[in-house]
Amino acid sequence: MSATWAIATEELTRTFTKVRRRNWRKRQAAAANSSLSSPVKDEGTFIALHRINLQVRHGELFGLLGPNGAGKTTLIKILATLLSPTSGQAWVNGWDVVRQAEAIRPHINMVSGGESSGYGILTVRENLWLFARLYGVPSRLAYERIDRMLQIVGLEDKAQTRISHLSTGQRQKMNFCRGFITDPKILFLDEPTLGLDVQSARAIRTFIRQWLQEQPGRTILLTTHYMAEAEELCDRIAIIDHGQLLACDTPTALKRQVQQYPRYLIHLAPSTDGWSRLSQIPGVHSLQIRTTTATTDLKLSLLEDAVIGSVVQTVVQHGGRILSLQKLEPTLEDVFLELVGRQLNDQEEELLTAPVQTSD
Ligand SMILES: Nc1ncnc2c1ncn2[C@@H]1O[C@H](COP(=O)(O)OP(=O)(O)OP(=O)(O)O)[C@@H](O)[C@H]1O
Repeated sequence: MSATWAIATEELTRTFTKVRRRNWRKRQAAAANSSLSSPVKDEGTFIALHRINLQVRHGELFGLLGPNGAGKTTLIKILATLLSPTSGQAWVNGWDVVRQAEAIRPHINMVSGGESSGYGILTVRENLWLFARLYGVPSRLAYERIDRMLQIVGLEDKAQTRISHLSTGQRQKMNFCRGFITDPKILFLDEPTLGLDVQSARAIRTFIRQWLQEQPGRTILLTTHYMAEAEELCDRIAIIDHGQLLACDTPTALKRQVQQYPRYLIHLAPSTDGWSRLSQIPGVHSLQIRTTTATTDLKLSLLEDAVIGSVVQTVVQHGGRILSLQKLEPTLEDVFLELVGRQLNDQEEELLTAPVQTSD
C-alpha cells in the first residue's frame, strides 16, 4: 500500500483468547504434582475487531466513536504497533504495522486518557524532556516545546513538581503534552479529555485544531465518548460497536442519514387537552406527546416545513399556550442511537429519545 493514506486497514481483525478460570487453582496444584507442564484451560475466542476497512487521509482529524468495549483502543494499539492483528492488514503512512513497525514508530505518538506513564521521582519538565530525548528531539528544542505545551494546558506552575505529586487531571494534561513534544506526523489520541474540567477540555480541543492547521499533513486519530467533542473536532467519524464498523462519514453526512423529515418541538404550558388530534393534520408524519409537571411537549415529524403553520394554528385554536417552538436538527447522538440501538452517554439523554409518556 502506498502512502496515499495516513492510515489504512484492510479486513483488520483482532481476536483474544478467553480463558475460563473455573477450578484454576485446583488444576494448577494438580499440575504441579503431576508430570503435566501446565494446567488444561477451557479456551474460547473473543472478536474485538472484525474485518475493519478504514482509510484516513493525511491532514485529517478522524474520530472513532463507540461505547465501552467497542474495540477503539484495540484498533489504536494495532496502528501504534503495540498489538499485532490476528488477520488482515494495516498501514500507517504507507508502512505495514507488522513488517515495518520500526519505520512507523519515529513518526507517531500516542496519548491515552487515564494512563499513568512517567517516572514519579522526576518533575513534569524532566519527564517530558526525557520522552522528547528518547525520540531524538534536540535538548533545546525539547525545552521550547515543553514550555509551550505546559502553557497551553495551564500546567506551567507545575513544571518543577514531581509527577508523583500531581492530581489525576494534571497527570492527564502532562500526558497530553507528551504526545505533541515529539511533533509526530500521525498522532493517536485515546480519550484525551477524559475526566478533565470543562475549561481544560476546551483549551485542549482548541489546541488540537490549531496544531493541525499549523502544518498541513499532520494527522490525528481520536477516540472520544463525548459526542459534542467528536462533532466539534472531527472531519470524519467512524462509528464502531462490537468490533464492527457501522458507519464512516463527515458529521454532517452522518446526521443527514438519520433525518428523513423535518422535526419540531413545541413546549406548551401544562394542559390536558387532546393533542393527539394534531396527528390528523395533513402532512404530520408522526407525533409524540410527553407531559411533565412543567410542560406538555409535542415532538412532531412533518412531511415538509410548511406544515408547522397548520400545527400552530390548531394548537392555538384549541387553547394551547405555546411557550417555545424549535426546529430540531439531528445530532450525532441520533445517529449513534439509530446505528447502535442505544445511547453513547446515558447522562446526555434528552427529550428527543426519552420514552413517550402519554398520548392522550
Ligand atoms: N488483552 C485483552 N485480552 C482479552 N480481551 C481484551 C483485551 N484487550 C481488550 N479486550 C476486549 O476487547 C474488547 C474491546 O476492547 P477495547 O479496549 O478496544 O474497547 P474500547 O472501545 O477502547 O472501550 P473503552 O471505551 O471502554 O475504552 C473488550 O471487550 C475488551 O474486554
